[in-house]
Amino acid sequence: MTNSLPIPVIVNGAGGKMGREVIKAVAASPDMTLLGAIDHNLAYQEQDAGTLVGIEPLEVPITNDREGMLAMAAQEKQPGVMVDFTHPDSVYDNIRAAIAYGVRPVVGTTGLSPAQIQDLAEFADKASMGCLLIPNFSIGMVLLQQAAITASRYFDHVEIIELHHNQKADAPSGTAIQTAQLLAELGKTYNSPLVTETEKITGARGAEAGEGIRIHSIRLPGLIAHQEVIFGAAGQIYTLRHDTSDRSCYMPGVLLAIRKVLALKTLVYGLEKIL
Ligand SMILES: NC(=O)C1=CN([C@@H]2O[C@H](COP(=O)(O)OP(=O)(O)OC[C@H]3O[C@@H](n4cnc5c(N)ncnc54)[C@H](OP(=O)(O)O)[C@@H]3O)[C@@H](O)[C@H]2O)C=CC1
Ligand SMILES: O=C(O)C1=N[C@H](C(=O)O)C[C@H](O)C1
Repeated sequence: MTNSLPIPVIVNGAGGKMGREVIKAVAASPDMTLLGAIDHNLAYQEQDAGTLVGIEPLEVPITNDREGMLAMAAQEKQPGVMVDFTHPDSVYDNIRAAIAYGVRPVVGTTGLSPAQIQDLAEFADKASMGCLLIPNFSIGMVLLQQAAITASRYFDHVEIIELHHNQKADAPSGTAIQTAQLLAELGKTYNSPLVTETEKITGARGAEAGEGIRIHSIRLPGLIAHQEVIFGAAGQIYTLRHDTSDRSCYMPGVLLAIRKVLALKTLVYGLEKIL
């Protein structure tokens, strides 16, 4: 921090599974203050954000007035941050609106297309504004991805399985897409087939994510968020697996991103870039 004023934080998607965790984490951080809480769900309107998440009242009523919130943040002495955990359909507009008001987006919402990410990067560049897009805020996933990059030097065959709760809107997960991208960027093609494959049921071999890497998505109640990266070679299988047992695992990464985004002038994609 450059001065002692707390960072004003707006949480968008405040009533959701992740939004609630973020409210608790921000409220417990002395260098941050919860300025606003946005959610379009009518059930939460005007409820106090702290009361909703089971902590002390924070005197921050949940609202659906995104523009009003961003305008309020723009008046603050300290630059504001909007943390977004909403929905793939709304996140693009939310990010553009925040940047237009001079509020830095820290985005966990997945499902943005490559074209949307490119467009947002150009928009952030023109505004000289930091914007963080983080498909996965857990340190364990960064370590898994680094291990996968190392393994890919020695294995030519790999498939990704991602497993999530069945309220997830997008497939494959943003994390699986990023993991496949990290492996595809290494300049090799994986999984050259030994036979001509025929899918008897469309989708049986998963989605092709580039350079031959396949992603398989599983959705079941009882799951939270899990990913396996499975490497195969003659006579051996090497499996990397990450399991989320509680969404609090994302909070150190979210708080770090809130602090780091203030010093950025451009869009940055991936937690590993700010560690
Ligand atoms: N990067 C990471 O580490 C993680 C990312 N995620 C991602 O975050 C996103 C949210 O996940 P999660 O919290 O589980 O989802 P939830 O559905 O539990 O929460 C989303 C909340 O946002 C509300 N909402 C949806 N659209 C809007 C909008 N346009 N304006 C305001 N509020 C809105 C929803 O209301 P309603 O239900 O009425 O639509 C809901 O209250 C997903 O894309 C998920 O993949 C999740 C976990 C970790
Ligand atoms: O929807 C979720 O829950 C999660 N979404 C993110 C993704 O799509 O990768 C991150 C994590 O997997 C949890």
